[in-house]
Amino acid sequence: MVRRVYIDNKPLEEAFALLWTELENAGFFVLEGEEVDVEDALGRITVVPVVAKRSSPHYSASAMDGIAVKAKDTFSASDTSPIVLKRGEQFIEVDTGDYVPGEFDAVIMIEDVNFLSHDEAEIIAPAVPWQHIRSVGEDVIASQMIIPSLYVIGAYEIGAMLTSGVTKVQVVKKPRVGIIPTGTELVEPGGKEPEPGEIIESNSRMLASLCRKWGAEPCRYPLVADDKEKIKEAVLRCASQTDIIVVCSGSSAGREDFTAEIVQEAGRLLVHGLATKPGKPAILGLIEGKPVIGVPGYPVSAALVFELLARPLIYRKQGLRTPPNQEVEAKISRKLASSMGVDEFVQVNLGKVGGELIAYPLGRGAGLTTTLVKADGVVRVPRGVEGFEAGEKVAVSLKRDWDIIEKTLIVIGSHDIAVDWLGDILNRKFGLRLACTNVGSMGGLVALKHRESHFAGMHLLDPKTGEYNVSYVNRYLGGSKPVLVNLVLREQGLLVKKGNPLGVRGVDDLAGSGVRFVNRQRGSGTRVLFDHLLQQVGIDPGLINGYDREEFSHLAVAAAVKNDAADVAVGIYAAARALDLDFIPLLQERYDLCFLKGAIEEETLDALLHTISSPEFREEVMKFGGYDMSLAGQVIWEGD
Ligand SMILES: Nc1nc2c(c(=O)[nH]1)N[C@H]1C(S)=C(S)[C@@H](COP(=O)(O)OP(=O)(O)OC[C@H]3O[C@@H](n4cnc5c(N)ncnc54)[C@H](O)[C@@H]3O)O[C@H]1N2
Ligand code: MOO
Repeated sequence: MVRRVYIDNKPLEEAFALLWTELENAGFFVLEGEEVDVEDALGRITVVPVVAKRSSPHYSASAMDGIAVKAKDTFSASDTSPIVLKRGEQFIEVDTGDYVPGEFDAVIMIEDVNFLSHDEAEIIAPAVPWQHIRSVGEDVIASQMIIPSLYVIGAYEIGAMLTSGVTKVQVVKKPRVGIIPTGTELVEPGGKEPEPGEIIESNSRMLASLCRKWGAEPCRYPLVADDKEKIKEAVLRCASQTDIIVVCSGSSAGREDFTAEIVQEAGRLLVHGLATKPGKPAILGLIEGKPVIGVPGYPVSAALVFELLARPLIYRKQGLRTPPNQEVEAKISRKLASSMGVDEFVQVNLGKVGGELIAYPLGRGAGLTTTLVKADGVVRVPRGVEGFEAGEKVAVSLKRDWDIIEKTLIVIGSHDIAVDWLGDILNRKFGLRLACTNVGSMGGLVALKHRESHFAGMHLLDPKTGEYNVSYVNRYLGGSKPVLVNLVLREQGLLVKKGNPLGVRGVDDLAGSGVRFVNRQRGSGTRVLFDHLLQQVGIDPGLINGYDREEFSHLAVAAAVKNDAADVAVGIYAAARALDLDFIPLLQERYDLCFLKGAIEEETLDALLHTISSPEFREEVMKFGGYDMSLAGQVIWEGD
């Protein structure tokens, strides 16, 4: 079988312009309207201007509680010569909103009236003609335009329309976006545990939610297996029922990637392959004058392609301009290499350290859905550029509210589950967000030294003294007033499969045996500890099968053991428990947070220390097992 591989490498703007022109010519952007009740019109867009059906107020109305008078009767009133007015003839009592009959032309507030009797009202100041009277049409006059066309209807517009007698409004029909998830490997979410090779279908739901956010009405089609005829049938049905056709996956070079062929057969294939990363295998085409977008299967690619291509289409189809993303300038924390020839989009975290905004690149894997959740913004590395050097200023397109970014504490270093829970409480109680990057304890020290983080999490054993962290911090950060505060004490040990099938008892059992080990990365505290333990028992690391295989977190090594990619790993008890593995304890270690005195606002520091020492935090962490909180919140050491 000959595989058809996509051939284009079209720059984004070119691909987009191609589709745009075709759609303009096909009349795709002609607005379609529908009538809805004003009460249900929140967020909808007016097709034509809305004009008032009646004036408001439609009668002369009192603006105050008081008496309606004839101004000319009151001109001579003063403190020294009050005037007495007669009920019925010279005044009537009115409340706010009451009709003021034609013979009266002013209202005096009740506070300024002295009733001498039921029929006599004394006043001590004259009334100015038309004071406290709302004249006919003061708010709006019948036939006046209240809302122009292509205007997003909000709560105030609903109030104003109803006031002026408008109960139905012509709005832009929501573009219907048909989303077809394809792939024999896909299973519906919420069912039984997926087998190896099965993937939980999430993209169509993610894209449907984006459609709603942008004002469109998504229509998700049932899962279709990788069967060309079945996908084609779904695509044609979708084309007859919706405005925009989105085919999820099947866009790259696999044996069952049919989308491009189907578009070619059912309509016109305009682009197969974008010069972007991620998103390379994207497809653009036209069926029955409607756009077809083939989004790649990997979720980060799918999200990006949808943002870049579907978002502007959806806005334009509603007659609106795409809202521009706010851009900020930030210093990039590390070198960001990128291939020439593609526009690369990199998700980043953002945080302000020492008054400077820093962008921290997140993992670039197209399958990493959580980077989309963590990201505060996106950096675009343009086609003609090989990347950015560490420290270079880059433009970041914001994805999160600025006030959240301003209240972000950057934690770089070794990761512990307790840090996530600390972050959760800080967010709930103090509106502070923790953004964590896991680069190991040594990496954390370096980031603090470069003033690129607020805190570093670390557990670095000094083999000479048996003490944790102090000697390292002193060496790297001495002179910058470093402080170590304890977060947790935790059990480190060996992680093995349930029931310990290989009968591993300790580090001694790892050398020269058939046991497959998975290690932590150099610079991590766990690696330092493991090397120390090997040295203590005199084991040559070269004899351990897998010593050079590195993973970057406790959960990652635990997952390797769980999935039988390894037999033994070194890590914390909480990771073993999280993945239902057996645990052979080796020792208890101290995990501290390090910060530089004066580099963090007093108020923020108080919130942090208060939270670490709180019973609530203690309780959350103790649930994981393998933790000892007896030193939590204690200042362990302060340097000069
Ligand atoms: N030989 C090559 N292989 C691949 C290339 C390439 O250039 N040459 N490109 C890679 C890139 S880049 C991407 S992106 C993917 C896109 O592939 P497809 O669009 O054909 O998607 P699949 O292969 O079907 O799936 C990829 C991945 O995503 C999962 N997926 C698919 N649909 C969904 C969904 N609705 N919800 C959640 N997850 C979904 C799917 O199960 C796969 O794991 O191709 C590379 N390959
Ligand atoms: O280009 Mo793919 O879309 O990296 O994941």
